[in-house]
Amino acid sequence: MTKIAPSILSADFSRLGIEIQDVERGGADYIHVDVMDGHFVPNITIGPLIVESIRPHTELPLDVHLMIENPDHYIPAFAEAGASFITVHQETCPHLHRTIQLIKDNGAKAGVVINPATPAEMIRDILNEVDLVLLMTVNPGFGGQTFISEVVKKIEQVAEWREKRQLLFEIEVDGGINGDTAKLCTNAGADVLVAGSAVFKQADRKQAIREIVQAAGKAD
Ligand SMILES: O=C(CO)[C@H](O)[C@H](O)COP(=O)(O)O
Repeated sequence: MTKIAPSILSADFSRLGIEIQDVERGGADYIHVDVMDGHFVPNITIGPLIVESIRPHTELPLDVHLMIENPDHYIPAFAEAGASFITVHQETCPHLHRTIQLIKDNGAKAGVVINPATPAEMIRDILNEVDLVLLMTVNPGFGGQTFISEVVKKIEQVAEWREKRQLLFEIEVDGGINGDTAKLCTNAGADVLVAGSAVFKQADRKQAIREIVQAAGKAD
């Protein structure tokens, strides 16, 4: 079954708790939290304090995507704040196995993510260790960008490795996901769709989530 992870980057930050409860009622599976540092990506967003303050407002897993340099410095604080998944960029981790182990040691599920231009081979040797693989379908930093369709081949490649090696990690995609692009991703093997504008910029979030799941074609 396809999962939906609305990205709060496109929510109204003045009422985050209410926004999160709205998408939880609307059928969201995870709450996706975009952490940006103004160095790895050209935008600054959320720190552990915000994660801690939204944690009591939902039962859903908090799926925390670290778009930051030196993620090892901040992993304990995000785990302590209540992150369920912590996902780090291969591009920011020279000692990736150590960073993935640090996430697990802090009690969170571990994810790895690559940018659209990074080849899937860069994460092939870490796949045994992770709970989640996030394939960016835009260059990270902002909501509302256009889906980069070349990434679909990469979803297929990672899904093929997962099947051959009988691994259990989820494949998540993020960026430009809507009714048109969702099916391309799920057909290629994606399980979790991150959607920011396509959910939070719509008046009826429940309807928006339903439309994406139906378009993805794997409602059950
Ligand atoms: O990681 C992100 C940006 O770096 C966001 O999660 C992503 O862009 C979601 O926004 P949209 O669905 O509007 O493209």
